[in-house]
Amino acid sequence: MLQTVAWNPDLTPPQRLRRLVALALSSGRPVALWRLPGAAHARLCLSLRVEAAYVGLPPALEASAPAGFAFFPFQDSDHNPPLFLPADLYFDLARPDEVRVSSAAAARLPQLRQQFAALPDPGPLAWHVRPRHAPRPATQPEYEALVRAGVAAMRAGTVQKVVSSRAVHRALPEGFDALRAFEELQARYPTAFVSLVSAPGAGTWLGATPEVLAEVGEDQVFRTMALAGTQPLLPGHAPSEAIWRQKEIEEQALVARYIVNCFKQLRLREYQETGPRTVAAGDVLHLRTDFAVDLHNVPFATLGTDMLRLLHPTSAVSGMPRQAALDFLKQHEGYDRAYYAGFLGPVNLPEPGASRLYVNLRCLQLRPQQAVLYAGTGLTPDSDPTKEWQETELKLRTIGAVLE
Ligand SMILES: C=C(O[C@@H]1C=C(C(=O)O)C=C[C@H]1O)C(=O)O
Repeated sequence: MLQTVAWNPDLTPPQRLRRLVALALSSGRPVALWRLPGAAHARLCLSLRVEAAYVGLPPALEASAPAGFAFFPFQDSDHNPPLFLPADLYFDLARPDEVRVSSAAAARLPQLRQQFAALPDPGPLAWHVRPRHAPRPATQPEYEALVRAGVAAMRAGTVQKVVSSRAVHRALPEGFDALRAFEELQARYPTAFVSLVSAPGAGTWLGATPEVLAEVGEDQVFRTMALAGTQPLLPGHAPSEAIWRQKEIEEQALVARYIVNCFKQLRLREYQETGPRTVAAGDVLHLRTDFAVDLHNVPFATLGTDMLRLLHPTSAVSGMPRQAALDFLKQHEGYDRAYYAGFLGPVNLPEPGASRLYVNLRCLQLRPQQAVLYAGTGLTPDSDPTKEWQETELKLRTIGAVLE
């Protein structure tokens, strides 16, 4: 349970936010910032207990489960530990004169206030850096070879669908400021889940994703989505005018069927399915089917948790069947996705009973002199390697916009 305390030093709300981030980073602690789709204000979660942030399992989404911010890798490993940042300190820019604190933080409040007051403003922000080398970027010929290998595997029947991806290195522009980039992403992408997470071991990740993985709202409705198929949003055209090829329609239907299969495994039939319809995410369009289950009407108290464990990593980011697709990627993709295509978001924050987890797409990893950007594409047996490369270029523009 979090308690509210006054926190109104003589600073503007953005300065307060910046100094709370500095408080975390200067003491080697993890911190997460996020802005929910459609929301006006960002929020922050800071953990005092660094060791407590390293957990093995995906979070539980029940109202009785711990409150915090989940940051999960694509696949967990020693290099990519699953994280859950306990909410010791929670700050909402909509209510800048207060913070909410856990009992652990309440006990250390005088110390925390002192540390906060003593920080230089504006001071440098020592963002956490991932200890591993940056992943190797794929050249266009390399990526096209990967696509050809994927197509061959599908034609051979080893996999039905595979989602290949690549990393790109970009120099940071002079004077790059991650907090300002986080603000810019919020302004550019009002319907995205915008995030900035920094944690020892995991490094610092900035993103603006369109994809919900698992959500339990205040209304006690569980939601997820099948998002796939990509084309550019052309200036002067409405998303509803988009025409989709058979390839994309089938690719997205496969992802929708994967979700229905997860419901089936739990023997749940009472789900609502809406779509597919065309949605815009920045400058790209996707096909999306929404799924909803009213938790009042089903005898599944742990549906959110169970679905999260079944869904991740979804066929929208790995492929189908899942294990065969993961094996293919391990053998051919040639780099470590780390937290790209993992998931992230608040759990039981700010109130118990509401959790919102998103797939970590359209993101970058921040390093001292450079950013590592990530993008992938769902392949089908008739994928064209050059078009798939172009599609990754298109997707990279979403997050790349903050580096220009
Ligand atoms: C893999 C990514 O996106 C996913 C793949 C898509 C596709 O294949 O068309 C569309 C949306 C996402 O589910 C990415 O953005 O990196």
